[in-house]
Amino acid sequence: MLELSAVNSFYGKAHVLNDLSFTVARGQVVALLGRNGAGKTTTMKSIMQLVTPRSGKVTFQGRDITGLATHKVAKLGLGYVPEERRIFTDLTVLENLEVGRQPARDGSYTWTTEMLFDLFPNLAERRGNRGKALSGGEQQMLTIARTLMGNPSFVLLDEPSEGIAPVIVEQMARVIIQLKQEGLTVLLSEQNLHFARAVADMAVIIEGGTQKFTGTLQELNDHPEIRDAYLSV
Ligand SMILES: Nc1ncnc2c1ncn2[C@@H]1O[C@H](COP(=O)(O)OP(=O)(O)OP(=O)(O)O)[C@@H](O)[C@H]1O
Repeated sequence: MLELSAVNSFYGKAHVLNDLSFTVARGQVVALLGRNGAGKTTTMKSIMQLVTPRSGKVTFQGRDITGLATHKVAKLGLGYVPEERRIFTDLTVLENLEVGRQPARDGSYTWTTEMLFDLFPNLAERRGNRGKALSGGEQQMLTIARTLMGNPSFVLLDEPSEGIAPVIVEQMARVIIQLKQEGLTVLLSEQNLHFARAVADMAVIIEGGTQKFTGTLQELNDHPEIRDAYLSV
């Protein structure tokens, strides 16, 4: 469904992604793993074309999207949840969701606010509360829920478990598993191997912008030396 082929991305002269190549098949959850500064966010931005790869190619559903404007990439069905939570703090939970509403594309899942409240029960309880009254974890959930209101077929989640309470991390894992069951495809970035193990089918490890491992979580389990070399545990 999504393919990166020899993607090289830069910030000015700084060469941040080095020949990154991996695929995410429809219906899969793939975890992009690596330490702080490894290049996970830049990979997501390079997929969304917020950073345009200087060479290489990003293909989505068979179409070359390299260099396409980001809003057009989003329209094709890619929903991006950045690391920093972007909710409207003065709007209520329900209003935040309405702001994210986009028409469904052919064959894409059509979310309603009620379906999202089933998926995120904490948000249901707080539907009339303003964004600023929510905890960090609830804001994170709301950011994801609002992205789903755009009816994406592919969701990119940048460090969804970062900085949130363990009980919310568990809920987040359940949400991702449910999204997969609904047929969505997910690429998430993580430093937390435990979280990745709970939700992901495949892992891609990057270090210094270079791909060090691509395989299943089981293969990663079988090679603790890889985990020790490239991940903080
Ligand atoms: N706007 C920018 N301008 C210049 N360099 C940047 C910029 N954003 C990130 N970098 C550098 O690019 C490298 C990769 O950063 P990136 O944010 O992609 O890593 P990451 O794996 O997502 O890390 P984190 O977990 O901290 O978000 C780092 O060395 C970082 O300092």
